Amino acid sequence: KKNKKTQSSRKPAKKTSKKVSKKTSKSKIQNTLPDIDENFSEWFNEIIFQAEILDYRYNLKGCGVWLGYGFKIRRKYLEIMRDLLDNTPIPHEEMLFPLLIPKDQFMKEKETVKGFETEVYWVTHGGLTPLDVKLALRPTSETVMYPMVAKWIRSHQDLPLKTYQISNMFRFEGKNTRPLIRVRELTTFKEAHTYHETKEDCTDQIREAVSIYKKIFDTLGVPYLITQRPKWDTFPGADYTIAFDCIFLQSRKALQIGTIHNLGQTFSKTFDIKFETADGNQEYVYQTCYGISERGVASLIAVHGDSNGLKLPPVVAPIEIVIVPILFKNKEDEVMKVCNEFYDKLKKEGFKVRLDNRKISSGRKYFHWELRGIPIRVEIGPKDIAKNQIAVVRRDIKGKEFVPIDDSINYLHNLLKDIQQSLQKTAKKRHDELIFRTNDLEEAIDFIDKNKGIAEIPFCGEEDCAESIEKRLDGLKFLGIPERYLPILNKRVKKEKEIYCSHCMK
Ligand SMILES: Nc1ncnc2c1ncn2[C@@H]1O[C@H](COS(=O)(=O)NC(=O)[C@@H](N)CS)[C@@H](O)[C@H]1O
Repeated sequence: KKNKKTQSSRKPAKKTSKKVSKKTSKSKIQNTLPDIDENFSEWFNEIIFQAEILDYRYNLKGCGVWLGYGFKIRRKYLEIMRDLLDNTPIPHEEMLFPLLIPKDQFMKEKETVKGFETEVYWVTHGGLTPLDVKLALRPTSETVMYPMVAKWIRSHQDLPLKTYQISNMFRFEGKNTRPLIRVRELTTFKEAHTYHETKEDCTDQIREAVSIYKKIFDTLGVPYLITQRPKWDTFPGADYTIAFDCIFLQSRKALQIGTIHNLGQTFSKTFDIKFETADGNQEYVYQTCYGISERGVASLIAVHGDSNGLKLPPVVAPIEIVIVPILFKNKEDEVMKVCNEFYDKLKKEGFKVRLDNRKISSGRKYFHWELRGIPIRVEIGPKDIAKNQIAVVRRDIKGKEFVPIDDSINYLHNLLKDIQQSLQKTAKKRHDELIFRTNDLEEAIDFIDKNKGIAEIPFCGEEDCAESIEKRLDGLKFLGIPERYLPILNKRVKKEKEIYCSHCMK
């Protein structure tokens, strides 16, 4: 049974006081992680601390420190994003814009003001000098970028223009903040902003954005649900919002992990972003913007983790393979020699490999790397050397395989691919089991009442209908219209036989 006493993530993890004897089996090494199924939110707070992802004890609510190991995961996450955005057929250009927004400029677009007035931070002084114009800390960068873009775009030859920036954002989240999930300083915010000649080009860009987000989350093995948000949940100033949600197995709540907005011409009219068309007329550009944040890392942790810690997909893991020498008296030198040689071999092969030669028991090493979700552990001891083999243990599925050293490179390459796919498949299967489809509203409410998760029901799309349905169950919230019913994402939308809203029967 797991040690139920869990360390509050407020205190540094206590070093186990008693001497851990050589032959300690893992169970005696205090795994202080809460059980992921019994107490997911405690597990989540503990794992990001114990696996050295984030230290969230900074004395400002909603702000935390990316620690070394977490920073490497974050860097891989951003690398995946940049590789995709920099290599679209018409590449996105990465840029960097100012953080501070003069008040009048921020207030120019009325929807943004309405949508963000409760969340925006203001700077009022420069040193001891009160500022004559208050400055907003960017909660998102439409009002920062668009006055500049208006200077850049003149002609249809300047279009399409695709840009993005990766920076920090500030949102005064009133609700309870949570590390990586609901923060006040968003530290890993990628926002793409694109500018187009026509409405059709804009819709094509929405499709490209959807495919980029699919690739990002597929690479992380993170399952998702794509919906078009209802009108009342659309990004301020956007014509419509397409959202990616990930349902966490344990909490069975959907987390919005990415959003794609078709801004139409609302912002270009406000910020006068015009271009000369091929036939010499002046026209406002059509725009999209799409944003993703550290929630990608949160979902990666949540969907793959277990009560022993993280399970990292190899693509994003800072270390893919850790070698643990199995040392016996008078055999240390021989074993270390073989381990060092094997390490060099893997390094030369391009694996992200670590040789753990710390002076602690192998049991403690197993626990240390399992907690950090390293995909593969290789054990080499005297017996393995005698048989010219290695012992291979994968993090995601229990078991140990013995592999001849000479076949090990191929075996390990294939095993990493297998782990990547199996993590994604397992997560997707569990995720999709949480989505229940029915035509009957009572059945849907009953399912959610019993299982939480998501139910799909026929719905007319009207807000008053949604409100009366949401009142039926505490916490019930409309996500939106599923992808397969969206004409912009599906050439042929499934023609359902006559179906009526399961509430108003329209
Ligand atoms: N407080 C927060 N903490 C962590 N992630 C957040 C927070 N608020 C929003 N996000 C993430 O950021 C994504 C984009 O935010 S957004 O408001 O929907 N869209 C924008 O800001 C647009 N300007 C996209 S460029 C959301 O889909 C959500 O995944």
